[in-house]
Amino acid sequence: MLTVEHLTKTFPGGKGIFDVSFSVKQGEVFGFLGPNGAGKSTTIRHIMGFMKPDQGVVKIGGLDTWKEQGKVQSMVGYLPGEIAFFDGMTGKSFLDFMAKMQGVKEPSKRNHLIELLQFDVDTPIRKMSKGMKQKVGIVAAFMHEPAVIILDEPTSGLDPLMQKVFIEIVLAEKARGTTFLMSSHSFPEIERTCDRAAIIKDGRIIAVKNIHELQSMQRKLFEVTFGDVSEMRAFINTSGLQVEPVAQDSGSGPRVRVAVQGNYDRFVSETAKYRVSNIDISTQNLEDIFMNYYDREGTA
Ligand SMILES: Nc1ncnc2c1ncn2[C@@H]1O[C@H](COP(=O)(O)OP(=O)(O)OP(=O)(O)O)[C@@H](O)[C@H]1O
Repeated sequence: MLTVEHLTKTFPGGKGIFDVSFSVKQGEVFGFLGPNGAGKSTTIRHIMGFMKPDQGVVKIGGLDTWKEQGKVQSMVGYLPGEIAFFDGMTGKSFLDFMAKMQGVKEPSKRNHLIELLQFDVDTPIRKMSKGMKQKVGIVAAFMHEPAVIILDEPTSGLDPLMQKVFIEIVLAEKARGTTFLMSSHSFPEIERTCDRAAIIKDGRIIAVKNIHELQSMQRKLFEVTFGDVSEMRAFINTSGLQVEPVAQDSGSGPRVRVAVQGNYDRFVSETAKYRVSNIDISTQNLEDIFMNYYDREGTA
Protein backbone atom coordinates (compact mmCIF):
# COMPACT_ATOMS: atom_id res chain seq x y z
CA MET A 1 0.00 0.00 0.00
CA LEU A 2 2.88 2.33 0.87
CA THR A 3 6.39 1.85 -0.46
CA VAL A 4 9.41 4.01 0.20
CA GLU A 5 12.25 3.17 -2.17
CA HIS A 6 15.80 4.45 -1.76
CA LEU A 7 14.55 7.84 -0.58
CA THR A 8 17.39 10.32 -0.28
CA LYS A 9 17.38 14.03 0.55
CA THR A 10 20.50 15.87 1.56
CA PHE A 11 20.08 19.26 3.23
CA PRO A 12 22.77 21.95 3.10
CA GLY A 13 25.20 20.98 5.85
CA GLY A 14 24.97 17.28 5.07
CA LYS A 15 21.97 16.32 7.22
CA GLY A 16 18.99 14.58 5.73
CA ILE A 17 17.78 11.07 4.90
CA PHE A 18 19.79 8.54 2.97
CA ASP A 19 18.61 5.51 0.99
CA VAL A 20 15.52 5.03 3.16
CA SER A 21 13.47 2.01 2.04
CA PHE A 22 10.57 0.17 3.63
CA SER A 23 7.04 -0.87 2.75
CA VAL A 24 3.76 -1.01 4.62
CA LYS A 25 1.08 -3.53 3.70
CA GLN A 26 -2.61 -2.73 3.53
CA GLY A 27 -4.13 -2.90 7.04
CA GLU A 28 -0.74 -2.79 8.73
CA VAL A 29 0.25 -0.30 11.42
CA PHE A 30 3.89 0.59 10.89
CA GLY A 31 5.83 2.46 13.55
CA PHE A 32 8.61 4.90 12.84
CA LEU A 33 11.01 5.39 15.71
CA GLY A 34 14.24 7.26 16.21
CA PRO A 35 16.00 9.91 18.25
CA ASN A 36 15.39 13.64 17.73
CA GLY A 37 16.65 14.83 14.37
CA ALA A 38 16.92 11.29 12.97
CA GLY A 39 14.83 12.06 9.88
CA LYS A 40 11.31 10.90 10.74
CA SER A 41 9.50 14.12 9.81
CA THR A 42 11.60 14.56 6.68
CA THR A 43 10.67 11.05 5.53
CA ILE A 44 7.00 11.72 6.33
CA ARG A 45 7.03 15.01 4.37
CA HIS A 46 8.32 13.07 1.36
CA ILE A 47 5.66 10.41 1.85
CA MET A 48 3.04 13.17 1.76
CA GLY A 49 4.52 14.52 -1.48
CA PHE A 50 5.43 17.88 0.12
CA MET A 51 9.13 17.59 -0.73
CA LYS A 52 10.89 16.49 -3.89
CA PRO A 53 13.35 13.71 -3.20
CA ASP A 54 16.93 14.01 -4.49
CA GLN A 55 16.68 10.31 -5.26
CA GLY A 56 14.17 7.54 -4.77
CA VAL A 57 10.39 7.41 -4.89
CA VAL A 58 7.44 7.03 -2.50
CA LYS A 59 4.28 5.31 -3.74
CA ILE A 60 0.88 5.08 -2.12
CA GLY A 61 -1.54 2.72 -3.83
CA GLY A 62 0.93 2.58 -6.72
CA LEU A 63 0.94 6.38 -7.24
CA ASP A 64 4.11 8.46 -6.98
CA THR A 65 3.39 10.81 -4.07
CA TRP A 66 5.49 13.65 -5.50
CA LYS A 67 4.25 13.46 -9.09
CA GLU A 68 0.61 12.69 -8.27
CA GLN A 69 0.28 14.62 -5.05
CA GLY A 70 -3.33 15.71 -5.66
CA LYS A 71 -4.66 12.20 -6.27
CA VAL A 72 -2.68 10.70 -3.40
CA GLN A 73 -3.79 13.26 -0.85
CA SER A 74 -7.45 12.39 -1.32
CA MET A 75 -6.73 8.87 -0.07
CA VAL A 76 -4.49 9.93 2.82
CA GLY A 77 -5.14 11.37 6.29
CA TYR A 78 -2.25 13.34 7.73
CA LEU A 79 -1.42 14.63 11.16
CA PRO A 80 1.70 16.81 10.96
CA GLY A 81 4.16 17.16 13.84
CA GLU A 82 3.15 20.79 14.17
CA ILE A 83 -0.19 21.80 12.74
CA ALA A 84 -0.51 25.22 11.14
CA PHE A 85 -3.97 26.65 11.81
CA PHE A 86 -5.39 29.80 10.28
CA ASP A 87 -5.88 32.80 12.55
CA GLY A 88 -9.34 33.39 13.94
CA MET A 89 -10.64 29.87 13.44
CA THR A 90 -12.47 27.76 15.96
CA GLY A 91 -12.09 23.97 16.04
CA LYS A 92 -15.43 23.76 14.24
CA SER A 93 -14.57 26.21 11.46
CA PHE A 94 -11.22 24.46 10.89
CA LEU A 95 -12.90 21.04 10.68
CA ASP A 96 -15.60 22.48 8.34
CA PHE A 97 -12.84 23.83 6.10
CA MET A 98 -11.00 20.47 6.11
CA ALA A 99 -14.24 18.54 5.49
CA LYS A 100 -14.90 20.70 2.42
CA MET A 101 -11.38 20.03 1.11
CA GLN A 102 -11.77 16.31 1.76
CA GLY A 103 -15.27 16.20 0.26
CA VAL A 104 -16.78 14.85 3.51
CA LYS A 105 -20.55 15.30 3.60
CA GLU A 106 -21.53 12.85 6.30
CA PRO A 107 -20.61 14.27 9.77
CA SER A 108 -21.20 11.12 11.86
CA LYS A 109 -17.56 9.98 11.89
CA ARG A 110 -16.37 13.45 12.83
CA ASN A 111 -18.95 13.74 15.61
CA HIS A 112 -18.02 10.32 16.94
CA LEU A 113 -14.31 11.23 17.07
CA ILE A 114 -15.07 14.55 18.81
CA GLU A 115 -17.13 12.65 21.37
CA LEU A 116 -14.32 10.16 22.02
CA LEU A 117 -11.63 12.83 22.29
CA GLN A 118 -13.81 15.12 24.39
CA PHE A 119 -13.11 18.68 23.35
CA ASP A 120 -15.15 21.79 22.74
CA VAL A 121 -15.16 22.52 18.99
CA ASP A 122 -16.37 26.08 19.52
CA THR A 123 -13.18 27.17 21.31
CA PRO A 124 -11.02 29.50 19.19
CA ILE A 125 -7.90 27.57 18.18
CA ARG A 126 -5.60 30.33 19.47
CA LYS A 127 -7.02 29.71 22.94
CA MET A 128 -6.57 25.94 22.77
CA SER A 129 -3.88 24.05 24.68
CA LYS A 130 -1.37 21.93 22.73
CA GLY A 131 -3.34 18.78 23.55
CA MET A 132 -6.63 20.30 22.35
CA LYS A 133 -5.06 21.39 19.06
CA GLN A 134 -3.68 17.88 18.68
CA LYS A 135 -7.19 16.48 19.10
CA VAL A 136 -8.51 18.78 16.34
CA GLY A 137 -5.66 17.54 14.11
CA ILE A 138 -6.50 13.90 14.87
CA VAL A 139 -10.16 14.43 13.94
CA ALA A 140 -9.07 16.13 10.69
CA ALA A 141 -6.76 13.20 9.83
CA PHE A 142 -9.36 10.49 10.50
CA MET A 143 -12.79 11.96 9.68
CA HIS A 144 -12.80 11.29 5.92
CA GLU A 145 -11.99 7.61 6.52
CA PRO A 146 -8.90 7.59 4.29
CA ALA A 147 -7.25 4.32 3.21
CA VAL A 148 -3.89 5.45 4.61
CA ILE A 149 -3.24 7.55 7.71
CA ILE A 150 0.15 9.16 8.32
CA LEU A 151 0.73 10.42 11.85
CA ASP A 152 3.74 12.42 13.02
CA GLU A 153 4.00 12.02 16.81
CA PRO A 154 0.22 11.78 17.26
CA THR A 155 0.08 11.68 21.06
CA SER A 156 2.49 14.49 21.85
CA GLY A 157 0.57 16.80 24.16
CA LEU A 158 -2.17 14.28 24.98
CA ASP A 159 -2.71 13.26 28.60
CA PRO A 160 -2.46 9.52 29.48
CA LEU A 161 -6.23 9.01 29.34
CA MET A 162 -6.43 10.57 25.89
CA GLN A 163 -3.38 8.57 24.73
CA LYS A 164 -5.38 5.47 25.62
CA VAL A 165 -8.43 6.75 23.73
CA PHE A 166 -6.21 7.50 20.74
CA ILE A 167 -4.81 3.94 20.76
CA GLU A 168 -8.37 2.59 20.76
CA ILE A 169 -9.27 4.81 17.79
CA VAL A 170 -6.23 3.50 15.86
CA LEU A 171 -7.06 -0.13 16.67
CA ALA A 172 -10.67 0.34 15.53
CA GLU A 173 -9.50 1.84 12.21
CA LYS A 174 -6.92 -0.91 11.82
CA ALA A 175 -9.70 -3.49 12.20
CA ARG A 176 -11.44 -1.81 9.24
CA GLY A 177 -8.31 -2.33 7.12
CA THR A 178 -6.82 1.19 7.32
CA THR A 179 -3.06 1.36 6.75
CA PHE A 180 -0.97 3.46 9.17
CA LEU A 181 2.46 4.94 9.36
CA MET A 182 3.09 6.51 12.74
CA SER A 183 6.19 8.22 14.09
CA SER A 184 6.44 8.11 17.83
CA HIS A 185 8.67 8.45 20.85
CA SER A 186 6.28 6.34 22.93
CA PHE A 187 7.24 2.67 23.19
CA PRO A 188 3.98 1.56 24.87
CA GLU A 189 2.03 3.21 22.05
CA ILE A 190 4.11 1.38 19.43
CA GLU A 191 3.79 -1.87 21.33
CA ARG A 192 -0.01 -1.58 21.58
CA THR A 193 -0.69 -0.60 17.99
CA CYS A 194 2.08 -1.56 15.58
CA ASP A 195 2.75 -4.74 13.63
CA ARG A 196 6.23 -3.66 12.59
CA ALA A 197 8.47 -0.70 13.33
CA ALA A 198 11.47 0.83 11.61
CA ILE A 199 14.20 2.54 13.57
CA ILE A 200 15.90 5.48 11.87
CA LYS A 201 19.10 7.06 13.06
CA ASP A 202 21.21 9.78 11.43
CA GLY A 203 18.94 9.61 8.38
CA ARG A 204 19.35 5.87 7.79
CA ILE A 205 17.10 2.93 8.62
CA ILE A 206 19.06 0.75 11.03
CA ALA A 207 16.43 -1.91 11.75
CA VAL A 208 12.91 -3.00 10.82
CA LYS A 209 11.39 -5.20 13.52
CA ASN A 210 8.26 -7.30 13.76
CA ILE A 211 6.65 -6.24 17.04
CA HIS A 212 4.72 -9.51 17.46
CA GLU A 213 7.94 -11.52 17.08
CA LEU A 214 9.75 -9.25 19.54
CA GLN A 215 6.92 -9.72 22.03
CA SER A 216 7.09 -13.51 21.73
CA MET A 217 10.88 -13.35 22.12
CA GLN A 218 10.81 -11.28 25.28
CA ARG A 219 12.97 -12.84 27.93
CA LYS A 220 12.44 -13.11 31.66
CA LEU A 221 15.38 -12.25 33.86
CA PHE A 222 15.57 -14.12 37.19
CA GLU A 223 17.92 -12.90 39.89
CA VAL A 224 18.56 -15.88 42.13
CA THR A 225 20.24 -15.59 45.53
CA PHE A 226 21.93 -18.77 46.81
CA GLY A 227 22.62 -20.04 50.32
CA ASP A 228 26.38 -19.91 49.76
CA VAL A 229 29.04 -19.30 47.12
CA SER A 230 29.78 -22.99 46.47
CA GLU A 231 26.13 -23.60 45.58
CA MET A 232 26.14 -20.59 43.29
CA ARG A 233 29.30 -21.88 41.55
CA ALA A 234 27.82 -25.35 41.13
CA PHE A 235 24.71 -23.80 39.58
CA ILE A 236 26.78 -21.69 37.17
CA ASN A 237 28.88 -24.69 36.11
CA THR A 238 26.24 -27.37 35.76
CA SER A 239 22.79 -25.86 35.11
CA GLY A 240 23.26 -25.42 31.36
CA LEU A 241 21.26 -22.17 31.60
CA GLN A 242 22.28 -18.69 30.45
CA VAL A 243 23.75 -17.47 33.74
CA GLU A 244 25.89 -14.52 34.75
CA PRO A 245 27.04 -13.64 38.27
CA VAL A 246 25.79 -10.37 39.80
CA ALA A 247 28.12 -8.13 41.80
CA GLN A 248 27.33 -8.70 45.44
CA ASP A 249 25.90 -5.84 47.57
CA SER A 250 26.82 -5.76 51.21
CA GLY A 251 24.34 -7.87 53.09
CA SER A 252 22.96 -9.79 50.11
CA GLY A 253 23.93 -13.41 49.43
CA PRO A 254 25.71 -14.68 46.31
CA ARG A 255 23.52 -13.91 43.29
CA VAL A 256 23.28 -14.77 39.63
CA ARG A 257 21.12 -13.46 36.80
CA VAL A 258 19.49 -16.10 34.62
CA ALA A 259 17.88 -15.17 31.27
CA VAL A 260 15.08 -17.52 30.26
CA GLN A 261 13.03 -17.37 27.10
CA GLY A 262 9.87 -19.42 26.93
CA ASN A 263 10.74 -22.68 28.69
CA TYR A 264 10.89 -22.46 32.48
CA ASP A 265 11.08 -26.23 33.30
CA ARG A 266 14.85 -26.40 33.33
CA PHE A 267 15.15 -23.23 35.37
CA VAL A 268 12.75 -24.62 37.99
CA SER A 269 14.40 -28.07 38.18
CA GLU A 270 17.96 -26.67 38.34
CA THR A 271 17.27 -24.06 41.03
CA ALA A 272 15.37 -26.70 43.08
CA LYS A 273 18.70 -28.54 43.64
CA TYR A 274 20.03 -25.72 45.86
CA ARG A 275 19.09 -23.64 48.87
CA VAL A 276 17.66 -20.53 47.26
CA SER A 277 16.97 -17.58 49.58
CA ASN A 278 15.40 -15.20 47.04
CA ILE A 279 14.28 -14.87 43.42
CA ASP A 280 13.52 -11.52 41.74
CA ILE A 281 11.87 -11.61 38.32
CA SER A 282 11.80 -8.95 35.61
CA THR A 283 10.74 -8.94 31.96
CA GLN A 284 12.96 -7.42 29.34
CA ASN A 285 10.59 -4.95 27.70
CA LEU A 286 10.46 -3.64 24.16
CA GLU A 287 11.84 -0.34 25.32
CA ASP A 288 15.07 -2.08 26.40
CA ILE A 289 15.32 -3.78 23.01
CA PHE A 290 14.71 -0.56 21.10
CA MET A 291 17.02 1.54 23.25
CA ASN A 292 19.75 -0.86 22.29
CA TYR A 293 19.21 0.17 18.66
CA TYR A 294 19.09 3.87 19.51
CA ASP A 295 22.56 3.54 21.02
CA ARG A 296 24.04 1.16 18.52
CA GLU A 297 25.83 2.27 15.36
CA GLY A 298 25.65 0.39 12.08
CA THR A 299 22.93 -1.12 9.96
CA ALA A 300 20.55 -4.01 10.37
N1 LIG B 1 14.39 22.11 5.63
C1 LIG B 1 15.51 21.72 6.24
N2 LIG B 1 16.69 22.31 5.98
C2 LIG B 1 17.83 21.91 6.55
N3 LIG B 1 17.91 20.90 7.46
C3 LIG B 1 16.77 20.27 7.76
C4 LIG B 1 15.50 20.64 7.19
N4 LIG B 1 14.54 19.82 7.68
C5 LIG B 1 15.17 18.98 8.54
N5 LIG B 1 16.50 19.24 8.59
C6 LIG B 1 17.50 18.49 9.38
O1 LIG B 1 17.40 17.12 9.01
C7 LIG B 1 17.50 16.27 10.17
C8 LIG B 1 16.26 15.42 10.32
O2 LIG B 1 15.18 16.21 10.81
P1 LIG B 1 13.72 15.66 11.07
O3 LIG B 1 12.85 16.82 11.44
O4 LIG B 1 13.30 14.83 9.91
O5 LIG B 1 13.95 14.72 12.35
P2 LIG B 1 12.92 13.91 13.27
O6 LIG B 1 13.40 12.50 13.29
O7 LIG B 1 11.53 14.17 12.82
O8 LIG B 1 13.19 14.58 14.70
P3 LIG B 1 12.22 14.84 16.00
O9 LIG B 1 12.09 13.52 16.70
O10 LIG B 1 13.05 15.80 16.78
O11 LIG B 1 10.94 15.43 15.49
C9 LIG B 1 17.76 17.22 11.34
O12 LIG B 1 19.16 17.30 11.55
C10 LIG B 1 17.21 18.55 10.87
O13 LIG B 1 17.88 19.63 11.47
